[in-house]
Amino acid sequence: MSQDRAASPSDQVARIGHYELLDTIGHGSFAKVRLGRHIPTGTQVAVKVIRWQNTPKLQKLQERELDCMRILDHPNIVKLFEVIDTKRFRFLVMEYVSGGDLFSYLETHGPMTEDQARGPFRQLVSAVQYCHQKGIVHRDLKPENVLFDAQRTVRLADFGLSIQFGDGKLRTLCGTLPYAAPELFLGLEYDGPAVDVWSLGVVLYNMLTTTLPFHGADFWSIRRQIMTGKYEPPKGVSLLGQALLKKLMNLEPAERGSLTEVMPHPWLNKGQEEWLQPYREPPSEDMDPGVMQKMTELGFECERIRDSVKGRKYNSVMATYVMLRAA
Ligand SMILES: CC1(C)C(=O)N([C@H]2C=Cc3c(O)cccc32)c2nc(Nc3ccccc3)ncc21
Repeated sequence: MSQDRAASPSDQVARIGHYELLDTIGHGSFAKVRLGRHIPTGTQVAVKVIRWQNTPKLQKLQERELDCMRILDHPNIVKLFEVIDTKRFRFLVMEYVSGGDLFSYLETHGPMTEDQARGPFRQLVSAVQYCHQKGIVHRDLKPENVLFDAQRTVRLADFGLSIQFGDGKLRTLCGTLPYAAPELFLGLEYDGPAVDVWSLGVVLYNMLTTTLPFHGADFWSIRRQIMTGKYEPPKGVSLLGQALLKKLMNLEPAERGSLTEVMPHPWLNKGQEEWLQPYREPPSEDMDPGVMQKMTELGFECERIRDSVKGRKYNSVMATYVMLRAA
């Protein structure tokens, strides 16, 4: 900025913590997502800016999202780096995924062949199975929430509606209508994971056709179709593909099977070197000496780094370590 020009408001970039906040890349109900930059390392981030809600119910929803994000650490789930709470806002500093979302991909490129869909869908199944293993259901699986990174690897986003199901049943009807499982409309208690399995079936159908198995002009006609469980078999899809869709979108939740039981399905493993199996978290590794070196040069103390990373504090120390580690 030239010296003689006084810094006008537009020149001052918004800052929070060690981050510059740049333009908005998306907004939801009570949150918006802004591109950000971690000043000490230059890492690009995506910052979810959540305005504190004043009703206890909504506050609980916000707490849930963070509780879920803290627990999850999977190569196909967007990473949380840091949490910054101020009086009016919560800032969730997350990984910036640069390849856009699956919905836009399908809009631009049209339907995927089965071979094109298999890789991304396997990654999605792996991510959701991992969530279920950790006692978390997503509850809003749809192409809009599936992002691709620069290596075209899937990154599951938006745990705004996800919840820890523990061993109990759930009852809230939520998610997005065309992806909603039939049992959600009965108002009874339902098994969380089975709802995600159904939505994955709708997502796979959408990837292979860019249409929806259950579609209609209004809520009641879509609801009616979902309750019959009948859909137009997708044209040109192999018998194996049809069989997987049938299994995932089975009217009877118990018949769908858990994702662990779905993983060995022949369609998911056709032509693949390795069988799809539940993700095993790597043993919590020792601190990376190279990163430790860089961080001590940045003025951090070893003990503080170890505590923040091992204790998953999601503070600026852990964030810096994780960003340098991923660089
Ligand atoms: C923090 C987090 C996880 C998130 O909440 N969003 C939002 C914002 C836009 C959007 C969307 O269009 C689809 C899904 C999630 C989202 C993110 N978007 C990106 N990159 C991006 C890049 C180009 C276009 C769209 C998204 N990276 C990380 C996130």
